[in-house]
Amino acid sequence: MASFREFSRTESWGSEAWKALCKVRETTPLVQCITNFVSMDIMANSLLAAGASPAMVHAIEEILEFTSLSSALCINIGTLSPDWIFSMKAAAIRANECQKPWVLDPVGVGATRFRTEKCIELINLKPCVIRGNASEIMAVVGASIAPTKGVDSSRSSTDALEAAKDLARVAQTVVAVSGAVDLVTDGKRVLGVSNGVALMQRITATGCAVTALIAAFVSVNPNRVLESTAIALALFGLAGELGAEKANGPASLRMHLIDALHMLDEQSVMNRVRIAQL
Ligand SMILES: Nc1ncnc2c1ncn2[C@@H]1O[C@H](COP(=O)(O)OP(=O)(O)OP(=O)(O)O)[C@@H](O)[C@H]1O
Ligand SMILES: Cc1ncsc1CCO
Ligand SMILES: [Mg+2]
Repeated sequence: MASFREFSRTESWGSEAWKALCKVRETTPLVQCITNFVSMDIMANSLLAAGASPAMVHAIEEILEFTSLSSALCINIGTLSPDWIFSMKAAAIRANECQKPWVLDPVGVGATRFRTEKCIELINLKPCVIRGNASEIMAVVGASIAPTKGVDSSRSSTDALEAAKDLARVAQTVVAVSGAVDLVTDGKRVLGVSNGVALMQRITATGCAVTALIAAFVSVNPNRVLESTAIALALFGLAGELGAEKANGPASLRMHLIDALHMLDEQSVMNRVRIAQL
């Protein structure tokens, strides 16, 4: 793995990230989210703060029409139930038919047989990005010797790098593993993102929220899936860093992170986005 010193060479990543953020703000992509109950609020607010337009739409009766008019789709299995599976699959299939990007957040995969089985069925429907924490990505590929206990990670993102590459190759997708350093791979290239603060892990559903941001950023640059994924993670992490300067704990960080995402300016993005090819 390349030295993390390379993270200091941010110039071109900073400018690509700023352009991508401007594009999201200008075009307000509509992101359909079929997501868990815990994450709905922070996900919708994070999308809005970044300049996108969220819609939590999961009734099977609405999928055909709604997915067709969305710019991107985010599917999250956090509070899975059998009736939602139908909607998730129908939306994924519709998104593919309409050539709209869809991303998968495999929350808690590995914790139960039902969740793992349904998650694999969704992966077979070809998401363009899968974003999970290290335990989840390792569980997806069956590489984990420490089974997932719940929705939080017990592994570091670097533990999951080989699993992520395997998954990316087999599923022909981009895989992102969040953590102290977020890793993003298409099975060949690996990007590392070192923005963010550890306290973000103490706010529920920050991972879910960043997965929805990935959907928004991929939708405005569909030919740069790997890069857009890293940029969404970097900007969310940067908002966390800026928010942490004012926060006293997780609850105030949640508020200041959303404010910081809304207020991101060219100077901070250019100077503080930390992405490197590893
Ligand atoms: N140790 C850390 N240092 C800096 N940033 C971190 C750290 N751990 C996680 N993050 C950031 O926090 C966000 C959420 O990542 P995390 O790995 O906690 O997701 P998750 O476990 O899927 O969360 P959830 O399921 O609650 O949505 C990401 O933007 C990630 O970059
Ligand atoms: C806490 C929790 N339980 C199911 S989904 C979720 C949100 C974080 O993934
Ligand atoms: Mg998660």
